[in-house]
Amino acid sequence: MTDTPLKLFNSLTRELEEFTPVHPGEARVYSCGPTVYNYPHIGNMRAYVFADVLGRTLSWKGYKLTHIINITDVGHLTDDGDAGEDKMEKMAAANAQSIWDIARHYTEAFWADVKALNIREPAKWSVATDYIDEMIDFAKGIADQHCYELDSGLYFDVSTVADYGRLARAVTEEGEGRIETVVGKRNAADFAIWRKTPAGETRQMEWDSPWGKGAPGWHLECSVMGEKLLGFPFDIHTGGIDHREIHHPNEIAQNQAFCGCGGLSEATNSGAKIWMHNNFLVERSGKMSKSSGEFLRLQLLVDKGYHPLAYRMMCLQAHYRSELEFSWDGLGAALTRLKRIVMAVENLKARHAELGSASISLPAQWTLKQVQGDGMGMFRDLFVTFDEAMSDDLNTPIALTLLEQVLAKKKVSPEKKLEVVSAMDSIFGLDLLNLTRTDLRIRPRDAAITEDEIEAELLRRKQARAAKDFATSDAIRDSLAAAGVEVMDGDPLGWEWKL
Ligand SMILES: Nc1ncnc2c1ncn2[C@@H]1O[C@H](COP(=O)(O)OP(=O)(O)OP(=O)(O)O)[C@@H](O)[C@H]1O
Ligand SMILES: [Zn+2]
Repeated sequence: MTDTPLKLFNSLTRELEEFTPVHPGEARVYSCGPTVYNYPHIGNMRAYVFADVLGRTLSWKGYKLTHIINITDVGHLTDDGDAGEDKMEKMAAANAQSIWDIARHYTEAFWADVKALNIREPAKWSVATDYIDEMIDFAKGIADQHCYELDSGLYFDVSTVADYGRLARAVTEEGEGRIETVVGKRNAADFAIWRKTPAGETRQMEWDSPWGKGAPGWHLECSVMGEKLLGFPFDIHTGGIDHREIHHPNEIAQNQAFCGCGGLSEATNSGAKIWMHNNFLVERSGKMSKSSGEFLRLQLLVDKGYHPLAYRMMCLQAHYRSELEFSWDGLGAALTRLKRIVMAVENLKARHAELGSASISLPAQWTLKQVQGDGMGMFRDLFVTFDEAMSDDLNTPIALTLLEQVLAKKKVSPEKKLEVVSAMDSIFGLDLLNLTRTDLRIRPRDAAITEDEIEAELLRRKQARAAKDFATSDAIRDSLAAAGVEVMDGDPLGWEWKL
């Protein structure tokens, strides 16, 4: 079994490129983290499911992964194009709360979603406000050659770096279609790397700097944390596709400036070699946003009876570069698919136990080398195809169908199949060896009936049917229906009821 080279789509070149690590055997990845002014919506979480699958694939390929995800607790304005208010300050003012409390609360809410979605912990969650000194140093290093000061702050002059905005393309082709809100900017696309607190005002978050009291710009934060924690150049930088237009071009411009001033090649050094972007999760009405009517948080899905991993399955069913439209039907279909797989795995575990075999110990994260070493018998070719799919810019939709092919194979020992499922799940992260059908049967929050009551009623109905008392059996069915429970006779999954 040969290794297929890992190819990833680089937004910088708009081409698939073979992954060749900067440091042999290692993969260093930085993902733009959430701005913790509100709960994440499930669209935000798509960005971290994607980054997680990327990280798992790099581990699968045998690279020692260092993944950094930051927490933006200062500096992100309501408009990415350098206008508006700081999102954190605005939320704190609206709630008359301290920014630090807001940041703590929403960071914890984000981490809860990360855990529920079985996203692996990064090597570090880097918090922006922990790096203020480093941000000031970085800005000092590039200020003379690349920045100018206005009353409102220190601005980056985008004309001082080669080929500004090449990542965004559309923006440059349209002649930098940015909002020009600050008087005195040299170019429309120039952006503040340090924002001074306006005279006579105080902010909850502000620090002294050579350019006066103020706060760092959002773009500066990611440049600095990437450089400090991973070193330039590192391998891969990820984010949602909106970052391709403003945030990442600005990060790249700062990185070029930093490398130029530091004696590294300014023209070619973008900080990271590969820039990857997940497409949006959209609602029929457009891009999912925190301000839209029904706020689609992961918890809302759970309240309606959908397990968080059904949402992860929904993400995996689409390629990360395609737009994914959210619908409750789509989520329901993903849940059904997950149930089928989980029930098949439960059957395998039961058969394995019946055979009286010893419990099997399986690695939490498999590598391709381990699979190759194991041989995998009749699944060898399937694994070649599986590895090809994941090596082809993380083609999870194809890889999922291969998992189902494994489960459908006849005349294989349950032990072998469990091993194969475990190896493939190292990439899917669906927790398939632990998840049970009971876990997946979440009672919607507004349901008026408990599981025990449902089970008791169903037992009574079974007895009535056995006694050919169809009147009673139908009456029970109707009363369950009135309580919102659909009895599913003959469901191929053996799922007796759903709410
Ligand atoms: N609908 C979406 N689908 C996929 N990824 C998204 C979506 N919306 C935002 N993202 C990504 O989620 C990550 C976290 O974003 P962040 O917390 O900065 O959100 P935001 O921009 O404040 O939220 P909003 O969606 O309300 O604009 C970023 O990588 C961003 O690109
Ligand atoms: Zn960022």
